[in-house]
Amino acid sequence: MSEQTPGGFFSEVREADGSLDATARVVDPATSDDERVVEAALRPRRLSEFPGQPRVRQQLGLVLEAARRRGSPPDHVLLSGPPGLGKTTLAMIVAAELERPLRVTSGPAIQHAGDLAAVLSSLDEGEVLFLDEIHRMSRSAEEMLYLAMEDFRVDVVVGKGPGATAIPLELPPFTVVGATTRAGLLPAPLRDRFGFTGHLDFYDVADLVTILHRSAGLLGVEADADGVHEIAGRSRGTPRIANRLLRRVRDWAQVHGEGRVDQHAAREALALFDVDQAGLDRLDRAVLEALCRRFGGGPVGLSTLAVAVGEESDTVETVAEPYLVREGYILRTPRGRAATAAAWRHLGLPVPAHQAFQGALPIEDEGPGRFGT
Ligand SMILES: Nc1ncnc2c1ncn2[C@@H]1O[C@H](COP(=O)(O)OP(=O)(O)OP(=O)(O)O)[C@@H](O)[C@H]1O
Repeated sequence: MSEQTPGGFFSEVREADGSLDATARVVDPATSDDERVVEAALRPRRLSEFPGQPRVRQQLGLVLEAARRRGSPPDHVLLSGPPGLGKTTLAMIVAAELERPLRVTSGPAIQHAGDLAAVLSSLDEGEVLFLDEIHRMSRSAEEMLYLAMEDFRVDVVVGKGPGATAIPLELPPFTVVGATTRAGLLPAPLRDRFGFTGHLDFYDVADLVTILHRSAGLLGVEADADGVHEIAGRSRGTPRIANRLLRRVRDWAQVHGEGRVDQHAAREALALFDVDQAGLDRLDRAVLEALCRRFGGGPVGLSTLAVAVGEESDTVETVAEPYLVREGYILRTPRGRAATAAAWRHLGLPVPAHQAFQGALPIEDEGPGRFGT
């Protein structure tokens, strides 16, 4: 069970054992079912309203327009990329642009081929089937999906053992939009059935500014350019985080300010929620502090580092590390985690001479670090 500290803010939520509740971080790129409800109101509905990802937007626009002119369903679409970048939003846009209904399910919900057969056999002609987390589907369902995507047919097996018979069931043409954060986990035969693959990248600040202005309008809150820019710069390239920070800044502005999202409100609110100017939160900074101040910049083994910040190794590895590595604050070296010059600078510390060239080290699985494992 998690409990809120007297500060009452998500970045401070801790489990009963004292560890950080990683799912509750204000900079977590993943979301909860409750937040999805709030997010739904902020989703762009058409491609023309969707800022950022210019290549994917243009390519997808072409595929959809051509399909519309031909009057037949487009190729199946695979969208890959980290959480919170707009895969679900784009799936909804595909259906809206084609003016067809959208059926939504996910890999974890389809554990047996029969679950998938039930969904596929109830699709109408031209319907768009959104399969979120497609890499988490069972193997038997995957095999059924190949056939259905290619031949618009499923084989329904009736009976068991030697007497079992496969009865082919014709399906009307439809379009699968698959979404995955782990494209590499998809078996090649499944990946090959998608005629169009779009990879979503992190957004730049200018696109996040556009998204935030639009979201502020939808939330009915006044936001000026400096306020929005301040939030965009701390949003880790992720619209979901940008929208979440905007809602917290709006809260602060409504309670302590004039109700307007400006630079002052953004700075105060984000300081309160422990998100610094680079978008790092308390856990990220604790990792950097431990690495630089206690271990001289490393290399240090993951588990030693985790103990030093009072977290599980898994939390450090999956929650803090991806962003710190992506932004070049830490390196995964053969001997453990090491700080880069950027980490020392971020903490306002002088960069030690032996660390100045850390960026040249290869990124590999760690071995024993200078300070153990
Ligand atoms: N380009 C964009 N413009 C405006 N809002 C966006 C954009 N991309 C994402 N968002 C917003 O960010 C939130 C998360 O987007 P979405 O659910 O589509 O991400 P996702 O990639 O499907 O995430 P997950 O992998 O966790 O399912 C939504 O509120 C959505 O409106």
